[in-house]
Amino acid sequence: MGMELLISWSWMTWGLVGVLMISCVKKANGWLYESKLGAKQYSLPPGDLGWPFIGNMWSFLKAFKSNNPDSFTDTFVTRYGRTGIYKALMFGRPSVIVTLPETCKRVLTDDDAFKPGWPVSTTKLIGEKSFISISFEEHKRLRRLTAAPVNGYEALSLYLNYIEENVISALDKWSKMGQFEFLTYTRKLTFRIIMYIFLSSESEDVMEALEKEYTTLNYGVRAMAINIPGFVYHKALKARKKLVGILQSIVDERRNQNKGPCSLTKNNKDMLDALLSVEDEKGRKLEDDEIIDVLLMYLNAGHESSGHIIMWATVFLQAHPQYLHKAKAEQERIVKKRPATQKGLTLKEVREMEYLSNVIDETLRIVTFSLTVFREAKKDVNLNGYIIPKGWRVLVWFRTLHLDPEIYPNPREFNPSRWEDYTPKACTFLPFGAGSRLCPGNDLARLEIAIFLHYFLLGYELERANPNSELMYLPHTRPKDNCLAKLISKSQSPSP
Ligand code: HEM
Repeated sequence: MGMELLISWSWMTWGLVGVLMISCVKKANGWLYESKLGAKQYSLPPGDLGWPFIGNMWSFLKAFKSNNPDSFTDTFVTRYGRTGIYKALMFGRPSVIVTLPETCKRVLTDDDAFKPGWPVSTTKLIGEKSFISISFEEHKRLRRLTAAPVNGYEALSLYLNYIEENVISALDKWSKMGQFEFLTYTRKLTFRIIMYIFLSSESEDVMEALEKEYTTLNYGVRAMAINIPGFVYHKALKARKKLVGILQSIVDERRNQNKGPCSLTKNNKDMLDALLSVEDEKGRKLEDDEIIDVLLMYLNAGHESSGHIIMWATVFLQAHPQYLHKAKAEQERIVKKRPATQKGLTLKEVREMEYLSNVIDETLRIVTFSLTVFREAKKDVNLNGYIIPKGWRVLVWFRTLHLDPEIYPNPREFNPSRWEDYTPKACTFLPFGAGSRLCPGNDLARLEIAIFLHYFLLGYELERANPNSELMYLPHTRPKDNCLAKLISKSQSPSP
């Protein structure tokens, strides 16, 4: 009996020591990052900085590799309430996650208080001279130069025919291919379009090579930054190196071309020409590494996102016949009232596609291609009564905003009709961000998606091989099988 007591006492002691040690380890990040803030630490948002070194990354990755990624932010809401602002340690730095409209808006629009704050690992992949890491002034200048040619009525009219021709021929080709990875091909299509706008290039070999490297690069963007052979991040860094090499040879070739006699006769100047010729107020031109990082960023941002959204919108429509019929009827109406002499779509018609626009909004909301964007506090900032200390990172968590049941009833249900006669309240719908970093390609993306859906609805059906394929959420939400499917032309008989 005495012996048993002794054993159970020593177990209890060890148990207690264990609990004590765990709670000390759990508090380590608090001591490391919060104690030094003095009295300000008591005004930090609720939350916890997780485990030493990894912080909250383990819970983040665990949730995003499960079938319930939102369990990550749900845990904060359950533990700390619906404050819409939580502290955490993400990607190696003390951070604040914001999830409600007002808090997101403030972070995105207050340039005096916040600047880009992407993890170093992301900057190394996207480029130290890309928009995510250059100075405020340089960003403003390069943004002015590069955003105008991809936005607005005039620019879009310029690309409409090119997009249309490519959509028509892609759909035709895919419908003769049997089973194929639909997502892989929508990404190829949008890549071709962005390549045309930026580089006027259509060389299949160059495009194939670039596209392949971008796929590898993007897997590294949200992965743990472990630069050891075999790890995703290491492969992504290698892919960046190859991308830079290919883009450098394109820049070299263009510089040579522009020196030659052909430059005088060339009238279709693309974005590369604009970047090569731009000068700042002191007459300084951009260096090759600056041009390459801007190109690398645009070519990436300009195809991954629209490729994914085209795939999802098609999949959602095909899975919901009631919305598909409504969207199709609208397209038929548009074609019917067209003058007989008109060939193909006009920008005016695209602007009349009200229901299709709802379909696109609903897809952008449910999928939320950009799960989060990163900022850094330039000074101590007071947000809703909480302090965000200078140097802390802020993550604007769009995904939670777009799936908030208080803003969107039944948020996981695909229902484009929810947008009928509905104007979203300020900052409740931010698929393209907001403020000075609002996506410059938003009009172009919408145009590409609308043109694709127009031709799909009028002539095709998608038959998925695995309609219940599991989803992957990182780096972006997609079916694990890349949406293996057959595209059936309605003028052909369906496959057996
Ligand atoms: C459905 C398609 C798209 C989605 C959902 C999307 C989403 C976004 C979001 C949320 C941002 C804001 C990033 C931030 O606040 O830090 C952004 C920025 C950006 N997007 Fe898009 N985008 C799309 C298409 C495009 C296209 C087609 C282009 C190319 C023309 C493009 C080029 C860019 C660039 C260059 C930035 C950085 C802007 C800056 O920092 O000033 N995007 N995009």
